[in-house]
Amino acid sequence: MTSSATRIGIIGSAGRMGQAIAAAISEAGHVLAGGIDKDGDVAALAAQSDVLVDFSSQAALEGNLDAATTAGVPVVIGTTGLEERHHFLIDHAAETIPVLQTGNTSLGVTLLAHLVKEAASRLGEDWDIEIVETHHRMKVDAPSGTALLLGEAAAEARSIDLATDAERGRDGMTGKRGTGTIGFAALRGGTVAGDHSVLFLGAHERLTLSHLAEDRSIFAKGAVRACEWLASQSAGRYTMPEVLGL
Ligand SMILES: NC(=O)C1=CN([C@@H]2O[C@H](COP(=O)(O)OP(=O)(O)OC[C@H]3O[C@@H](n4cnc5c(N)ncnc54)[C@H](OP(=O)(O)O)[C@@H]3O)[C@@H](O)[C@H]2O)C=CC1
Ligand SMILES: O=C(O)C1=N[C@H](C(=O)O)C[C@H](O)C1
Repeated sequence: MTSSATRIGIIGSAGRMGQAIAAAISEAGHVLAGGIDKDGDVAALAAQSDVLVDFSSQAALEGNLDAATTAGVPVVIGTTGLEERHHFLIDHAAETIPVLQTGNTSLGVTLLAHLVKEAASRLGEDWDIEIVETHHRMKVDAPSGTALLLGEAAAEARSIDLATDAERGRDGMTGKRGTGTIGFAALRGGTVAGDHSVLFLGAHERLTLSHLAEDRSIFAKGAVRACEWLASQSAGRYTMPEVLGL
């Protein structure tokens, strides 16, 4: 253990991401403080950790934030499928502890969001935006957290509200596409770690910005970098561009 090693506790430790994060903690020279899954004692884990990393289930979020807040321990939240009420809870916790929530901890997607924002602000509303994501057959939420993050980046650039201006899950007689909306499509199958494309569709031309995750170790490395960084911050809600300096 080096003098700058951080003790990181994993919530969702037996899962696909939990296992990848444990490997990344060891590679980065940090210390695995412990790990829990469903029915685990998050308060005990928080008490023995410098920082918590949560890649579990949206159902666990409230209890995890309570435990982190009580222990005064920063938390990185990678869990997706979050709704407005979850973001409200995160904002509340961030008044007391450092919290970083993101749908994607990879360097590539963090940069992609920046590029999407740039393209969406430069191309007019006559360029329709559609976001297509593909994930492994075990994924339980749609659209992916990353697709929503990219949608938020585009929506921000166009000063629209994703809550009202998104078209999700088209099926049947949908009517014409709404001008200025952002469309989402989700594909599921096999072992795909996570592919995302943002399509800008104009008259007689298309621009596509894509990121393809070849292995979930990219998310795990990003999550550990976020833990390292967050451990020395004061209370507040933070983002991946701040961690990566992008
Ligand atoms: N932000 C990012 O960069 C990324 C985010 N993710 C997100 O991370 C989450 C986990 O993904 P993945 O690892 O593939 O999923 P898995 O289903 O493989 O793992 C989830 C783990 O969380 C555990 N868990 C479930 N409920 C609770 C609970 N109440 N308290 C503690 N642990 C619990 C599960 O335990 P048990 O088996 O006992 O139920 C399981 O071990 C998903 O929301 C996914 O979308 C994934 C990749 C990257
Ligand atoms: O569940 C996954 O696997 C992934 N989830 C995240 C998401 O919902 O965007 C990130 C990554 O795409 C993998």
